[in-house]
Amino acid sequence: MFLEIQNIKKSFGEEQIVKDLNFSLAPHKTLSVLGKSGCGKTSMLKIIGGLLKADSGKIILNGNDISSLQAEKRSIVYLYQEDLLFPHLNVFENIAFGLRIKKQKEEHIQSKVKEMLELLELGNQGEKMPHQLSGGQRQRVSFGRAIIINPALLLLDEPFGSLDAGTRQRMQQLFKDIAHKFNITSLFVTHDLKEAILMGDEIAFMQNGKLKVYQNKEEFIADPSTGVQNEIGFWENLITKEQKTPTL
Ligand SMILES: Nc1ncnc2c1ncn2[C@@H]1O[C@H](COP(=O)(O)OP(=O)(O)OP(=O)(O)O)[C@@H](O)[C@H]1O
Repeated sequence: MFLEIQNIKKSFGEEQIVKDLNFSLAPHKTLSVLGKSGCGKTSMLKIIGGLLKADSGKIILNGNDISSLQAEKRSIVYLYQEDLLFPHLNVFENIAFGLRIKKQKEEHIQSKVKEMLELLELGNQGEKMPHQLSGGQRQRVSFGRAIIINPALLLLDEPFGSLDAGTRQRMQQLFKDIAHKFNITSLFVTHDLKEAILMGDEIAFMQNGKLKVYQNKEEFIADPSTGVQNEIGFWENLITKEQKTPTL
């Protein structure tokens, strides 16, 4: 498997947040991760990304044990809701940043960044500074900056959490298209059941410090502990009530 998480454990003081994390992910797939607030989703992503040290366990990425590598050597990008852009750089330069660090040729940078701006529907926004952008546009710039360097793994922590419903929907579709085009492998943490089902090739649920990965969406939907059944029940009740209430 492309990503293999083996026996990861993590405690904060007396509290064991991650008990025994074991799962794997095939290349070019997105694994959606759901779970109650405080169950350890962010901690898990930070451990995989190298931003938090596990107490024990192994992380294998593309056949290499990266458990003790520093974050910047892992070829993993961690993106979160309030991801910060460089405030003193315009949109173009924010996206170009990773390529400039790698000292790529100017011609190459120009064409790659322009292509990315078009893909992200930011074709005419390249000159703008981050404070002149909407929330959805900022989030797209963050994606562009992350994806342009071809990371092996993308870790997304509620990336669309602060966006309104319409923008969120457009971002979901855009992310799916880009993930497909760039063969992205990612973990996608969300609180939104619909988003998890929509974004994930596979779905997992974190509970009691462990992650359960479902065989397929049907198995996930059928498990009463995930909350999907409650949600379906809610809508069914509402529809039945509407049908019973005569309209005047
Ligand atoms: N640096 C830290 N020191 C002590 N406790 C921490 C630290 N970071 C996280 N925790 C605790 O670990 C638990 C898991 O936190 P984490 O942020 O991973 O949860 P989460 O599932 O991402 O939650 P949410 O969905 O609300 O973002 C929480 O009880 C939190 O208080």
